[in-house]
Amino acid sequence: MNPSARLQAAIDLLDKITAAARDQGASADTIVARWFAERRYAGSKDRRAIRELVYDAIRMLGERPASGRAAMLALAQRRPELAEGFDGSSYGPAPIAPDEPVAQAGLLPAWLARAFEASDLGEDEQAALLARAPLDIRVNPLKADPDAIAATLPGAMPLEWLPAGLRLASDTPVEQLPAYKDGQFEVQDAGSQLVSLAAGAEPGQRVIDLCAGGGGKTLALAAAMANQGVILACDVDRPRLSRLMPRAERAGVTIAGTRLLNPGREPEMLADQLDRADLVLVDAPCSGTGTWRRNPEARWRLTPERLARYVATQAALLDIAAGLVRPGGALVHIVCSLLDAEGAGQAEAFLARHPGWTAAPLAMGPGTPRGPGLRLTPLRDSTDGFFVAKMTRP
Ligand SMILES: C[S@@+](CC[C@H](N)C(=O)[O-])C[C@H]1O[C@@H](n2cnc3c(N)ncnc32)[C@H](O)[C@@H]1O
Repeated sequence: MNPSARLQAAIDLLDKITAAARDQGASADTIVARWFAERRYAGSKDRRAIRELVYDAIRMLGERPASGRAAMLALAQRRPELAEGFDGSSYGPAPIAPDEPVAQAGLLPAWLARAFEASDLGEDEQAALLARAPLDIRVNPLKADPDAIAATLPGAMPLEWLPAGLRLASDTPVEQLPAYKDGQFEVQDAGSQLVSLAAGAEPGQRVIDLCAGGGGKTLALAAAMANQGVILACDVDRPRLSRLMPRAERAGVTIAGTRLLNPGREPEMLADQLDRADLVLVDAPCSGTGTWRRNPEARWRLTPERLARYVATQAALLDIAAGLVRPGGALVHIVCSLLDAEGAGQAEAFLARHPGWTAAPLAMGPGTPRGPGLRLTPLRDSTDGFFVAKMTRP
């Protein structure tokens, strides 16, 4: 494909990605992968170049653009060599007309920029959310030794505060490696590893992972518990939860079991677990603002109404979780979001609704105190953005 055809391909993809962001359709990654799967003629260099154009445009536009062409014109203003590709050739985009609409560069949609400012996160923090994310792995101590794994991965760097964490070049094809297939390590962002450790799960405990999804944190908890005790991993999403047990098996985790919940019927489906858990983890569904380095178009999807729905669901889940904790046990609230409404504000509201519960200190090296918990940000901590708080039942 010549440069003009690559530009047109990026425009077509951005049209699909903006429509999906507006209609809550597939993620940009999925759209790009499907698009290439249907176009076998695109070689690896074409794919890399088109992907780069698409993601560079997404990163530079705070508001969802009106069209793929308006987005690519904005990128061409920043990188004038791209303007030459608008040449009207058979596979390329039409020449640029005078006064054509061009999308406006920016970091975030205006309402979200205000929410970030209100959460004490200025433009430097917002910009860091649009950088490229590194690739982190957690070596599974039940099966492998971090130094031995590091020795097989050229360029692997140890992660501070995480004895089992390694940072790799982001294009390392880790999932092809025999050690990965054998469960000797998991792909997990450093922030996710840190908040899992901060939960403080101990060998022999009874733990409930209320929003376990595919089990990223369940496996980290099991490792911290030296595979002793019991973890009940719950979720309402059957496809996600069904991935957990095969992963646990691969990782040599024998203490986890799953329970599929029906939304709205969680309390009755967990009635046998009331007041019993030493620790309940609520890795709650959230806006995901902390993970925008990985899916920057997500900031075009979020609306004030969706954010309000996440906040309400989180509060409901924390109240359900509170009923599962034994006296003296603890509840850990985690979100991969930087907004106070979902993090510190949510934990404060929980403490206000539950007299006698108290915020517990967190044993986590990095992170900045925020309300009753700690916040990790890409800028300060070089991790995905997270909030974590631990609350103890009287
Ligand atoms: C942030 S994700 C969890 C990620 C997972 N803990 C991990 O580390 O891989 C949030 C999860 O909450 C689940 N969820 C949403 N509503 C729920 C509910 N009412 N009860 C339990 N889980 C729920 C979602 O299906 C999703 O898997």
